[in-house]
Amino acid sequence: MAESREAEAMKGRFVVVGGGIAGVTCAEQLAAQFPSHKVYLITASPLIKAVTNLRQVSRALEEFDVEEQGGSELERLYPNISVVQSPVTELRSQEQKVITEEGAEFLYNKLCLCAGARPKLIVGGNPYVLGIRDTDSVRDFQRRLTDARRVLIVGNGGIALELVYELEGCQVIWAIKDKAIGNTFFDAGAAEFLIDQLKAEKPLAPPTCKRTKYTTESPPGREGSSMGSALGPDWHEGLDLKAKGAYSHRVQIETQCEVERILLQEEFAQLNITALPFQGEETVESDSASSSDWPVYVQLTNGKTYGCDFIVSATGVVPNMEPFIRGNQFDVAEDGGVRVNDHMATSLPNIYAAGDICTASWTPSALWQQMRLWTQARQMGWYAAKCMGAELLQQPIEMDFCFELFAHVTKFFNYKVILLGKYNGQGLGREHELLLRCTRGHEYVKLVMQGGRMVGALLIGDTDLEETFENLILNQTDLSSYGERLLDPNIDIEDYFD
Ligand SMILES: Cc1cc2nc3c(=O)[nH]c(=O)nc-3n(C[C@H](O)[C@H](O)[C@H](O)COP(=O)(O)OP(=O)(O)OC[C@H]3O[C@@H](n4cnc5c(N)ncnc54)[C@H](O)[C@@H]3O)c2cc1C
Ligand SMILES: NC(=O)C1=CN([C@@H]2O[C@H](COP(=O)(O)OP(=O)(O)OC[C@H]3O[C@@H](n4cnc5c(N)ncnc54)[C@H](O)[C@@H]3O)[C@@H](O)[C@H]2O)C=CC1
Repeated sequence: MAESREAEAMKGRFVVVGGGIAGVTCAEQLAAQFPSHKVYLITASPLIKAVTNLRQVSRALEEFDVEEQGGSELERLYPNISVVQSPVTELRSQEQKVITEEGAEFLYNKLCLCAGARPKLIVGGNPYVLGIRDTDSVRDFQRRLTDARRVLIVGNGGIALELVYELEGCQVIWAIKDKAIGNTFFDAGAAEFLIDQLKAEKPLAPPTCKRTKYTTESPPGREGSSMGSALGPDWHEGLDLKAKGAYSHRVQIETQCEVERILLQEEFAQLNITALPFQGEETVESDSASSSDWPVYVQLTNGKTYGCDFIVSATGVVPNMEPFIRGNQFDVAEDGGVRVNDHMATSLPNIYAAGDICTASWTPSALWQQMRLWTQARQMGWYAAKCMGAELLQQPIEMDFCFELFAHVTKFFNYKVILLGKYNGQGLGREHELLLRCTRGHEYVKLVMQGGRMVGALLIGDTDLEETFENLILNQTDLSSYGERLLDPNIDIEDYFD
């Protein structure tokens, strides 16, 4: 047995850990470039994520569909890939070996860590506090939602923004640290533009929107696995995120506060505090329960206490580095990600990393920043494979163009949202100015200008301006003579710069 294991391990040349978008893209690229080399894709999740229908929307913006598949489909397409479904529990970097939970050992010449991240919860181990990451966590969320009257959402990033809009039929208390909603994506003006959508009823059928499609498959007999890969674009489409109330949104926003403490019903009953009712619904019968009838209570730092059925902690992610860090001197960043250089290489020889697990630690282009996103996971996985190959062949490799300009297309509150470059003036201090155009309920366009040049843009709605602005940003065209005419709705800006 030990002998056959050893023999099996010796065959390994490339090993990729993680079956999310970063790992699968990396394995595919390696397998295609080195058809006679063996590529092991070792993953804790029963299903892997595959990118299909990759479309280049513009030079920097890309869209693709994502399919959850069994590993055999990947093995069929790439006969030199073997998908191993088992969590890696140990890395022995000195011996160039990873070991799985079952004790199987895989030697590598080059290893790429793509084990993603998991939700960074406000408190761990509390059964009333949920994080959302993979298909299983969404199932748990859906199950609890069925009977829920009120949910408290903490966090102000991508997941919270999606949930407050998508959740129907229950009261939502949304507790955010900031003054305005959606701080990771928006400025206060954009937040103001979007907030109207929360006050209106949701449209019955979602309007068509040029977006990524997300398809899932039920994992065979692996209910309850806690190490699935991250959900992604449109994960909620087709999912029933409805509680029993006959209404769409009912959202109360608590700004500039955090969670002070969480109390179970018994703990709450022993304290002499009053829980507040949902704003504007003090007399509604369903709310008469507000004071003592909730399974859990949340005290906020603004002094308010609310009862709810459960809490969603949408408060960012922690990279999954634990199994790899033991006994290995990785350089790890403050956010818990393993640091990678401009070749996606970690501080240890022959070990690379890509996607949510890593922290980009090279000096980035002035117009790019890392965000733990689907597109960046794909781009990093692809580029890591190219770098691993280049090192193996001892060839030089240049940084890929995709790291020149940050570009993200997504959808919030039913609007198409495009983010380019320093869309929020990130890192620019006071040395920038903003140009704005806003038509309520239709579009919000913000340009970030520095020294007469465009360095970022935020486009909400179907503006069709992305390609032109992307070019102006990439080319760093001197626009000082145009001033506000850049956003004059009567000027066809596309023709202007043709
Ligand atoms: C709810 C939600 C919505 C999102 N929406 C968007 C969006 O609209 N747009 C966007 O761009 N991004 C979105 N993201 C972010 C995006 O999904 C992630 O950035 C991206 O999927 C990360 O890919 P990854 O391959 O690095 O990691 P993951 O997808 O997390 O994959 C990690 C893989 O590693 C495996 N693994 C973990 N530990 C081990 C181990 N010890 N051994 C072996 N395998 C292991 C896991 O099973 C998994 O297969 C969203 C994320 C969430 C949670
Ligand atoms: N459409 C899109 O592009 C989407 C992208 N995502 C990505 O998925 C990942 C996970 O999403 P999120 O959890 O929303 O992370 P996030 O990083 O987008 O947002 C985290 C939010 O939590 C807040 N926060 C952190 N600690 C807190 C605390 N203790 N108390 C209160 N607030 C706290 C932060 O201020 C921030 O607003 C992110 O990388 C995100 O970019 C998720 C959903 C949609």
